[in-house]
Parts: sequence; structure tokens; C-alpha cells
Amino acid sequence: MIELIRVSHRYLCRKVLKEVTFAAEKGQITCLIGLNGAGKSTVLKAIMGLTPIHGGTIQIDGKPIGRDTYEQVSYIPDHLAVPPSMKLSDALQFMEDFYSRWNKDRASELMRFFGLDYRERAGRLSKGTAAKFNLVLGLAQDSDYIIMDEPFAGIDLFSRESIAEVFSSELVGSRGVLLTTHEVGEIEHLIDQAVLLRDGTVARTFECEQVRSEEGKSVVDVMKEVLLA
Ligand SMILES: Nc1ncnc2c1ncn2[C@@H]1O[C@H](COP(=O)(O)OP(=O)(O)OP(=O)(O)O)[C@@H](O)[C@H]1O
Repeated sequence: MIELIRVSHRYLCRKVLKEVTFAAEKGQITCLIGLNGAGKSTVLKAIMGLTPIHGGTIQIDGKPIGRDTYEQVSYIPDHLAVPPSMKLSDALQFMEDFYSRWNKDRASELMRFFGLDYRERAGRLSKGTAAKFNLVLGLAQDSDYIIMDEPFAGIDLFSRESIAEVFSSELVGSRGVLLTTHEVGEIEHLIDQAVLLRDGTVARTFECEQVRSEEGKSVVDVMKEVLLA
């Protein structure tokens, strides 16, 4: 599991994460939910070691994050970080050369699934198509966990549906997924656990099915209750 224990982070003097504690399990989809500026992207970057933490610990399967994190966890940022002039085929080749756990067959399957053209250049992709290619780059790594920052941002309904379909497919399989999204209503049927972040602190963590059956509430209901209170 990816485990954060009392993780704190500050930008200059401002505390952005305050003793954030939660765990994202393998085989589960955990959704980090919060209003703009709550600290969601900072949490994901901290897990990847892309931003330092100023307190607490982050462990993956019981070990502190470190050099191996990139092999264990695929990070899919909210933008496609491929040079605009690069063809998709070349970007895939680069990934294959760089990542020892790159799964070429899965990459081909994902390219087919999303109907992407290998000859296209990254800079010419529409926003939705770039988001799909971004997912290919992340999901084709044989990692144990997948972290996604806003995979649905600015994407049309049908593309969102096909992206959501991937979550429940073999392409994700038994890996652990930790994602942030503002489109909670659309994917709440896929989420196992929700972590509500408010002003850099965890306001509530819950199992979605439990809240549905015991309290008769949707994730969006709880989110409104907690975050808009
Ligand atoms: N490079 C930076 N320098 C200073 N402050 C920053 C920087 N990056 C983020 N912040 C601040 O940290 C806080 C948390 O930002 P973060 O991007 O993690 O929020 P978020 O929950 O992902 O927001 P959103 O939903 O808008 O993407 C915000 O108040 C933001 O202004």
C-alpha cells in the first residue's frame, strides 16, 4: 500500500499539507477529493518525490519512497510531458528504453483501445487525445500503483467514459490506483475509497460502498456535507 503518515509540506512559510495521513491499497481505487487549492496535486507530487516533505513519512509497501519509486508507481500528471514535435511512436520507444518495467504489449493494446495514431505528433493532439496518450504512457508500465492527477480535466463526455472504462478493465487489473478528480459524480461507482482533503488536512476518509449501504449517501453527498460545511 501507499501510506502517508502525518505528512506536512510548506511553500515558503505557508503550510500546504498538515499532517496528512491515509493509505491507498493495492487492488483498490482511492480518490483524493478537495476544492481548488486543497493540496491534492501536492500530495501526489510528494509521493513521487517531486516535491519535498517537511514532516511525516511516505511508504510504499512498507519502504520509504526512494529511487525505486518510479518503477513501483506510475505517475500520470495533468498534462502530457512529451515534446510537441515528437511522434507518438517515438515517445513510446523512449518510454521502452527508459523504463525497465515497460510493457510493450499493453502499450499496443492501450493505443488500440483509445484509437490513437502512432504517426501523430504530440503537439497536434487535441486535449482529450493528449489525455488518452498520457494514460497510455502511465498504464503501460508494469507498476504496482498508478497515480493520476485529474485524468478527466477538460475532456468530453464520451472520452471520459472510455477513460473510466479503463479503470475497471484488465489494463489496470489488481494494481492500486490513487487519483484526483473534480468529476467525482461521474466515476463514483468506480471508487472504493474516498479521501476528503480540506485546506491541506484530511477531513474524512471513507469506504464508498459502506457509506452507500449504511448511510444511503453518495460520495458527492458526503463531499458536499464535509467540504461545504
Ligand atoms: N509552486 C508553488 N509555490 C507556491 N505555492 C504553491 C505552489 N504550488 C502550489 N502551491 C499552493 O499550494 C496549495 C495546494 O496546491 P495544489 O496544487 O496541491 O492544490 P489542488 O488541490 O491540487 O488544487 P486544484 O484542484 O486547483 O488543482 C495551493 O494553495 C497553491 O496555491
